[in-house]
Amino acid sequence: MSASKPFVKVCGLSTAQDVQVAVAHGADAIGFVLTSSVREISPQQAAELVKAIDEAIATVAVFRSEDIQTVLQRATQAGVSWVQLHGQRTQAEVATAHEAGFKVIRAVRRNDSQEQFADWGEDLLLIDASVPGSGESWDYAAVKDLAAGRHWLVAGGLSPQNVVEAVDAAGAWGADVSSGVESSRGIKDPKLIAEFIDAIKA
Ligand SMILES: O=C(O)c1ccccc1NCC(=O)[C@H](O)[C@H](O)COP(=O)(O)O
Repeated sequence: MSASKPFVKVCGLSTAQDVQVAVAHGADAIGFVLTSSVREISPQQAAELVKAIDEAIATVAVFRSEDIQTVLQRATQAGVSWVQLHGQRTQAEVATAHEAGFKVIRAVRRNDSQEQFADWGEDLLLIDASVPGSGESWDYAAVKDLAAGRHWLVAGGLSPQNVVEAVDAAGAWGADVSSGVESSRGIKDPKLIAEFIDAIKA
């Protein structure tokens, strides 16, 4: 993974049009929510969308607190290359996902304890709001040195308007968005997806 420009992941996609727009504008990763959520899709729906995505782009199955075997089963059905693990996790789960052939995004909350920010061998750390996918913005500068020198994404409450400032304030390697590119909760807006990626890649 190299990123001369910030890495950008767009999360919670559910239509071929939204995927096409994200890919056309240069998204580095596309996320599919395979856990209970207003954005949830089935592994089979994700698999259909994954087929249209070039292998150079990370395809990510997002989970809340499912056990690791369920994670691996659903991610395999979806045909993704990455899993994103929210919830209380262990270093052993990260290793198990790697052994199964997946790259791993481990999500922590901005207010988690210090040990959660340690390097557990994940490929990307994601520092999120306290409620994932909520659209809640927070003080991005507060995590400035917590993951310095590592590949990590800032998330939570980002939008085309604030993403550049947030990435700078946090010192993040990239950004992840869901709510900020929606016209209403759970419904993506292709124009906002394009604006978000264009803003961060400019
Ligand atoms: O999007 C969800 O509903 C969701 C549910 C359970 C776990 C994770 C979930 N989403 C994760 C993400 O989309 C991103 O990592 C991030 O939290 C996006 O935040 P926001 O842009 O504020 O929606």
